[in-house]
Amino acid sequence: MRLQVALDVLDLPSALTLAGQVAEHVDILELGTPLVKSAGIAAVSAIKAAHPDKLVFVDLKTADAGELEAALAFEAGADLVTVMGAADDDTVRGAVAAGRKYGKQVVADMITVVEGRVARIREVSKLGVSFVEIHAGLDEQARPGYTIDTLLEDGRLAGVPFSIAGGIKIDTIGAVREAGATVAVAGGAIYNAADPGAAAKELKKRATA
Ligand SMILES: O=C(CO)[C@H](O)[C@H](O)COP(=O)(O)O
Repeated sequence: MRLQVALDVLDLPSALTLAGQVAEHVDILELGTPLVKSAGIAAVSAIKAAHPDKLVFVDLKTADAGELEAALAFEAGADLVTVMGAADDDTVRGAVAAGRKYGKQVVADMITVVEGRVARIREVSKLGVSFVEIHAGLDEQARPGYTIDTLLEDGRLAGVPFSIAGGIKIDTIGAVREAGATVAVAGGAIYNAADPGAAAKELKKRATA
C-alpha cells in the first residue's frame, strides 16, 4: 500500500519544508485544498520541481467545471487531481477527459457522500476515475464517536480500487492496509507530529508490513 502525505499547511514555504522532511518515506505528496486556495496553483509547480521523483496529488475537490479545473492542475505539473464524487456526472466526466488528454490520473473524493456511498463509488468508477478516495473530512472527524471503520467497510464492499483518508494514525494504518486500500492518506498524523519525518517513516513501515 502506498503512503500519501497531505500537506495541509497554508503557505508554500511551510509546504516545501514539510515535504522535505517526509518525502523519503512517502510515495505521494498531496497539496491539500487549503494550501491550493492560499498559495495558488503555482504551488503545484514548485512542489513538483522540488520533488520530481514523487507523484504530486492536487486536492482540488472540484465541484463544477471538471475539465477546466483538472487541466489547470495538470498544466502546473500534477500527476493526480481530485474531483468530488458527489459532483454532477458530467463534472466527473470532464475531469476524466482532462486526465486522458494529459496522460494523468483523476481521483473521485467521496467526502460528504455517506448515504449510498458504495453505490456512488461504483458509479463514479464507471465514469473513468483511476480510483476513489473514501474520505471523512476534518469536520466529520471532529464529531464525537467518529471512527474510520465505516470507511474501511465501504472500501471492502465496493470492489474497486480505493484510497482512505480520515484521520489515519499509526495505530489504524494497519487496518487500512488489511481492508485492501491501494493508498493511505495521512495529514494530521504527520504534520502535527513532533518529528514529521519519523511519523512518516513509521506509517510507511506499517503501510507495507
Ligand atoms: O482532504 C483533507 C480534508 O478534507 C485532508 O487532507 C485528509 O482528510 C487527510 O488529512 P487527515 O489525515 O488529517 O484526515
